[in-house]
Amino acid sequence: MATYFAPASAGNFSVGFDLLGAAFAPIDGSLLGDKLEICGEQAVTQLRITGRYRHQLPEDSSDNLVLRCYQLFQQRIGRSLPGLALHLHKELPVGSGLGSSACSIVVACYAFNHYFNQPLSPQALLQLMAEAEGGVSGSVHYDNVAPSYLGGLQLMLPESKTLCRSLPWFEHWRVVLSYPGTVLSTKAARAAIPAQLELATSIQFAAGLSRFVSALYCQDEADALAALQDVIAEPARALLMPELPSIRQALTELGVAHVGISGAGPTVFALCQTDAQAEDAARYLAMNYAKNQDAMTHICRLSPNGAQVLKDETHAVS
Ligand SMILES: Nc1ncnc2c1ncn2[C@@H]1O[C@H](COP(=O)(O)OP(=O)(O)OP(=O)(O)O)[C@@H](O)[C@H]1O
Ligand SMILES: N[C@@H](CCO)C(=O)O
Repeated sequence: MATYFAPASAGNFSVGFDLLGAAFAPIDGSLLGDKLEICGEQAVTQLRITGRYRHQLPEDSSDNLVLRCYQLFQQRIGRSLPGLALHLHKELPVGSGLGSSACSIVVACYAFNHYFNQPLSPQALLQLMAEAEGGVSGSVHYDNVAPSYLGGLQLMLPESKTLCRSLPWFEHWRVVLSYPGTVLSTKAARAAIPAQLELATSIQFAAGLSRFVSALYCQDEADALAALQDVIAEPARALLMPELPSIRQALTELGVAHVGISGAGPTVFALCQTDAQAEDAARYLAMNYAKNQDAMTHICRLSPNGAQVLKDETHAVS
């Protein structure tokens, strides 16, 4: 048996719509993300699903993304592979803004490539992950699959051969991720974004992202924080996230440096400069943003690790 894991991620990070994404890990050492076990080989591939958010997926597992990825993986390498007994631990809420579909796609593609002795290069694998994610959200964007696969804060470079690049970060930054327990489809949230931008908005967007990235490289924390403004997704998704202004006001009064939408929402993220501030923000969000028992709030640090092997008791086969 082999067990694989991929972490949660926050796309956009306010200032980089579709172009920035970060992987996160709770500071308490727990794992926030999906796990996939390859339990063995058999005539027909079967998928068992368990986990905290299993109930948010269709009962019938036959159209699960993990199985879709196995088909895509075989097509991409150009040969048929044996049937597998698979077990998905669905620990990320679906339609949450935490890159849930990307996480299952990443853990699956990473697991298949590892199990079958890496027939795909890291770049080819990332491309496959992005294509699979595009099939769900309606357009190919890398800002969840890239950080979930590679870890860290990733800047997408879609026109470059490297596809994305890991950015510097501030080690003391803490990010509180708070999911209210309600579902917001990425496809619907993307439909809210205007197809065309005013020239002034385009320039503001480019200026904000450039300022943030250059501030990270210079380690100018004040400038990096000041750059964090969402001029694309947040104005367009305001109706889908009606509580954001009041949450921002309350957290700003607690001293939180920045509050934004994680990916397509409804998860919000609070960027904090101290552990004490993060604890205050987490307490506020857990008490005021949770809507039901599916809600969760975690104090996180940037996860340097992306997809990984947790346990490998099998011999890889070719
Ligand atoms: N393993 C899986 N994980 C998540 N979603 C899956 C999975 N398998 C199938 N799906 C389906 O894919 C769709 C995912 O929808 P959507 O893209 O809105 O959510 P998401 O990727 O979880 O969102 P987000 O990136 O905001 O967390 C749902 O219809 C869900 O049922
Ligand atoms: N960049 C994507 C992320 C989806 O989680 C969006 O905002 O639609």
